Amino acid sequence: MCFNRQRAESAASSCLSMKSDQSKLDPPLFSNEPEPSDTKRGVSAEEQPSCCARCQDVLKDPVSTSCGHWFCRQCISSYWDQSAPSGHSSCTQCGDRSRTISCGQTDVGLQEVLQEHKMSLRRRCEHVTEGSDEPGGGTLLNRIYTELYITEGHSGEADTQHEVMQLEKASKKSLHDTPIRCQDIFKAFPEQQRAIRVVLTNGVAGIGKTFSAQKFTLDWAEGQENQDVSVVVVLPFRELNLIRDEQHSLLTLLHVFHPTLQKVTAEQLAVCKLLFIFDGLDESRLSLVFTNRKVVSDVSQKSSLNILLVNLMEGNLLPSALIWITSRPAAANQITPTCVDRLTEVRGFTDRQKEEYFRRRFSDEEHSSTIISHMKTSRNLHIMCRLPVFCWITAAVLEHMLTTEQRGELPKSLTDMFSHFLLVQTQKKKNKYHEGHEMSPQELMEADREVLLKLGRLAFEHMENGNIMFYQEDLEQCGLDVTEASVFSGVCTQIFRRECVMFQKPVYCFVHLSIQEFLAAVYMFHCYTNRNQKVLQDFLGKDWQDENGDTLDVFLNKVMEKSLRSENGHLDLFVRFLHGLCLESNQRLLGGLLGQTENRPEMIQRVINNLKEMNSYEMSPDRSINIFHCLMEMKDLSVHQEIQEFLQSENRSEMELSEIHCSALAYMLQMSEEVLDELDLNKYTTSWEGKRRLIPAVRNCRKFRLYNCELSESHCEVVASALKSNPSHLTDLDLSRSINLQDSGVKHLSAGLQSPNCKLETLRSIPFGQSNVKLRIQNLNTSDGSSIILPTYFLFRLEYCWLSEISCDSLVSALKSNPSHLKHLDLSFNILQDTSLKHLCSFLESPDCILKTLRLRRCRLSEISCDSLVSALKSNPSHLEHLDLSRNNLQDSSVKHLLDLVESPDCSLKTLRSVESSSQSLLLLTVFYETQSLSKQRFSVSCKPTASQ
Ligand SMILES: Nc1ncnc2c1ncn2[C@@H]1O[C@H](COP(=O)(O)OP(=O)(O)OP(=O)(O)O)[C@@H](O)[C@H]1O
Repeated sequence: MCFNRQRAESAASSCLSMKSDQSKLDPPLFSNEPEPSDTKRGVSAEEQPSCCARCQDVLKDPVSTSCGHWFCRQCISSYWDQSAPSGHSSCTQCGDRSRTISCGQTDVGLQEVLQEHKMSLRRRCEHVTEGSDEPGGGTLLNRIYTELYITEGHSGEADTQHEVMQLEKASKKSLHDTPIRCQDIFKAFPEQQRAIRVVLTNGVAGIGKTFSAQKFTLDWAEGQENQDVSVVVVLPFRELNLIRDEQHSLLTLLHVFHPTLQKVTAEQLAVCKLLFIFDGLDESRLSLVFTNRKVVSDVSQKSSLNILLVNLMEGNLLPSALIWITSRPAAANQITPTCVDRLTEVRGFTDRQKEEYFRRRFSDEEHSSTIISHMKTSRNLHIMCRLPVFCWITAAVLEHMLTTEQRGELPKSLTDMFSHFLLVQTQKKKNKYHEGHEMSPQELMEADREVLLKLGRLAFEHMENGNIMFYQEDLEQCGLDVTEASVFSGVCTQIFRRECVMFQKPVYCFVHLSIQEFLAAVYMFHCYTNRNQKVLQDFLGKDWQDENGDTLDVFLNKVMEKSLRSENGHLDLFVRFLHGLCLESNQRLLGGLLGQTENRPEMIQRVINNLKEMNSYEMSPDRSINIFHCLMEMKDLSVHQEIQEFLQSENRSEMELSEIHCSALAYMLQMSEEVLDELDLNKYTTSWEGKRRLIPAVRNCRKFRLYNCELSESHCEVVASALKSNPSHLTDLDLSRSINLQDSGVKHLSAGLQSPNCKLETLRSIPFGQSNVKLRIQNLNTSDGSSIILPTYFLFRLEYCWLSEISCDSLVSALKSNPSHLKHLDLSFNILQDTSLKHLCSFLESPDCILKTLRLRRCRLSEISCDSLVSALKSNPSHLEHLDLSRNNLQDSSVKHLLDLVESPDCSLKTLRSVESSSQSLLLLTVFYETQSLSKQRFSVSCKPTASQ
């Protein structure tokens, strides 16, 4: 029997679906289910034969019998047609007929059930509760659905940054990605050999994951796509939460969620090709544990939900079922990567898709064109429109403004947009429930002040701990009664739709996290103007006021400081909104909500000045960029304009940049469409802090240089994120003489180097340790500064790192795991311990290692280390051209090994630098070099005996 890889396309249809043309057959149960020993992932691609047991040709549309034999569907079907008209089919190979379905009627029954299920899903999916429209509302999904930009792959890292910041970074990602339609996520690419069983789709809030899942289901239910799947089972995590304490079998779970499947039996389930959609892992309150859990392989076996789900994902339960999980990025790492066959990422709308969205949305072309051109005038709005949910908000606001009398100035900042959004929703609510006289914004807000502030309180109290889903109890705790909240369908949405059986316990959430943050800011502003000291002190600390008292500038300054200390930026948008709310224009819109505010021009100017002078020492440079965003929300464009002028100027290096300038510049460079060839921070005239604030621009350049700078862990983290990002542009990184590089920082850099996205060809990093800095610099200048002139790129230089053992270990293992780019490695002047050397040796021995230059000058290599190093080099000698082991006290045995190395016919060494030793062998070696250099001209530098160090 020939074992081969299964073709990808056929894998997708390898389980028999019970369609009517097959139902007349009475086959043994076809299955991809594994034999008992094959517990993990079903029949693996390697184990499935490539030939049909009947025609002996390549398997076409493969199916297997329960006895484990594989056939082309056509072959086994025609065999049974001819040989088993009585309804008792057996395997052509072994005659096994133990698991047969006795009556063709069953298939017909199943067909009907499946058809009914399809219809029910179709009804459920064809309309959308778009954004926050009423459940069961009239919008057809197919009318408004705009293709999303979805790509295969992901950085592989859980991004813990605030989702809006991720969006800013994501809006840069566009080249080198592999786009994929949501309908194709289970189809393997031609070059991919294995079947795709489990797909994990990441994407930030409101980016369109649920919409994609709904579109996938609708296309299937309408008979347009993925027709090899017999049953799609939609199991949103937010609904699974509601029965998380109950025990279920997979079968009963299906019955509970899809009553149309009530009549389906365990046996029938085994012959159906199922596709499970688990939407919204981030909302899960189940704890999915992938280790040491109970194995469940029977669809009738009861267990806890988490165990069922894990077994399904691991392939113990229904191994041929396809699984699609969607999640926001921060929660995606709950799924063990080994379970996942394909990662995809929903990246929202591209620029073209944004326009298409607005054109689909408005039948009036003039409106859509006005909206599109307005969106393009503001960078912030344009970026945010990558998020479909933000497009929806923008469309709602601008449509309202363009079609009503009070047109006024169109919103430009995020705070403007959200303030208008609140107003539009209040207006809509008023029109729906209380017809009456026309109301001004003040009157509208005044009328709903109480309920909006309660929503604000809910938003604020849950924002701090990252909670985005609320149950009735949570609402009641904020004094909200459920009817009030549901009236506000534009702001707070009742999530469950009526046709869902899980519907007894409604769940609430804000349409998008940014709306929660906006309402939280409104509430906080209100608490400030009303001097609600309890809330202010709980949030800012008891003594938040300073010698100037509790004026607006002091208050905002304190909130800003708190937000800068946040590791993941969870308060970034909140603090931006708070600044935007200071403006008179927004207070006019929300006046009744915010209370009596201080917006004298002098006060506003003080807030602006504070932002410009804000100290961000020891904060992440990503956070500092938010200070610039706050200025933009306050509509202070001075910094922005100065940076525009700076970028256009000829003599940039003469212009002095303040720290806030640097944050603005970092943002603009990072967001620029064009990837910079080189960013040399030493050429900028600014303080050290200014230079550090420029670091985020590393994400959008090919060569990045910053010498002599003190780098904290968070700076290294930003640099590492540039190495890990998808795509990563950085090929040349020079962090020479960085000061105080800690183990934690090196660990981040190592993780960056290990990333499959890392394209780094050159890394120069000479961070100095805590002591003897001056002495070492002198050493470097005199003895080495000029000597390291390596011929080409692909250099990894960590000379003078004073790397600790931990750092060496993590670096070398990073190199080992991703060896194929690196050509030059310089680890000189680091004390390499035996363990680090061991890692280094296995890197050198790796067939993927293509190192041309290895410098280990004065690494205090032990005798054992030297020996193993040289033997490692001997085992893979054909790439190395330059070897510097100078100032290590090499012993005879190592020198002998070295001799063997250079004598080897594969050896490509051209330079062997200063191998000092007092031993006899050295003399031999020297003689050898000289002879060789004369005859072969291979060695440009010979050994010279010196006193050992
Ligand atoms: N492809 C699309 N075409 C048109 N509108 C869309 C599309 N995708 C999303 N939207 C709009 O964005 C809103 C949010 O989308 P969706 O609920 O799918 O986001 P999500 O990624 O699942 O977010 P969350 O993580 O918050 O659940 C939708 O209600 C809809 O208004």
